[in-house]
Amino acid sequence: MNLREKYHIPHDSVITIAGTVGVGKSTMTHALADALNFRTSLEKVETNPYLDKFYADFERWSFHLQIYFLAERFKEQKRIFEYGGGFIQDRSIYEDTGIFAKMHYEKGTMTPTDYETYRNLFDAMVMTPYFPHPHLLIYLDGSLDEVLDRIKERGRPMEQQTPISYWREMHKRYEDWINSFNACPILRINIADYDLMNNKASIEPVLEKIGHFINQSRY
Ligand SMILES: Nc1ncnc2c1ncn2[C@@H]1O[C@H](COP(=O)(O)OP(=O)(O)O)[C@@H](O)[C@H]1O
Ligand SMILES: Nc1ncnc2c1ncn2[C@H]1C[C@H](O)[C@@H](COP(=O)(O)O)O1
Repeated sequence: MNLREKYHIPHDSVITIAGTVGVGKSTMTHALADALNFRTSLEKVETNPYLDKFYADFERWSFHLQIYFLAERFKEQKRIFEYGGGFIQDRSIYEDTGIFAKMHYEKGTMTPTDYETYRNLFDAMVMTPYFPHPHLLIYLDGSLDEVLDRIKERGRPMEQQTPISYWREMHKRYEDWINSFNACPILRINIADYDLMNNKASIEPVLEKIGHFINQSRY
């Protein structure tokens, strides 16, 4: 019996991993996809044509970047639908608007007009009855210090040059956002409760929780 069957996780499940930058979403996405034999839907940072420019000049590039992310995530959403599920998704589409676009608008690095245009597009594309929401959103929770350590360790140059106040603001916003999130069921996992780097088997308790939770909420 494979791990997916062992923990009664339906083969067509769509699980999205949410959490602040550096918390460990991509690492968890790969570990879960390997364990469940699911496909991955990843954020491709290296091929993003706006990300470096955005970190160098938020005002100039925030709208372009949000539109780029929206298009990328929507294409991924279509791919997931066409395969009929069985996916682990690295970051949810809800974070783009609920965290990033909102933060840049409220901090004055996205104009009110650009924000409104973006929101209208987002609502028209995503907040419709036709949009398939994931079966489960796994929220990775970690302290600001743990997250800062991981951003540093990963070493993406544009993130190293970004002031700590940006990550602190984002961390706070994530806490508020997840406390009021209700678009799909949530499973919260603290990053101190598993260690995928040193103990691959620490994915099993996560799978057990997913199985338990997804069966409670899906049927
Ligand atoms: N469970 C873990 N324990 C220790 N380090 C981790 C763990 N998960 C991820 N990391 C490290 O933290 C950094 C950020 O992880 P990543 O998965 O890229 O985060 P995200 O996708 O949320 O931005 C990477 O250097 C990764 O190797
Ligand atoms: N919607 C977004 N707006 C601005 N920046 C974003 C958005 N989504 C992701 N990002 C950035 C944050 C990181 O620098 C990279 C990748 O995110 P990660 O959490 O490391 O997977 O893209």
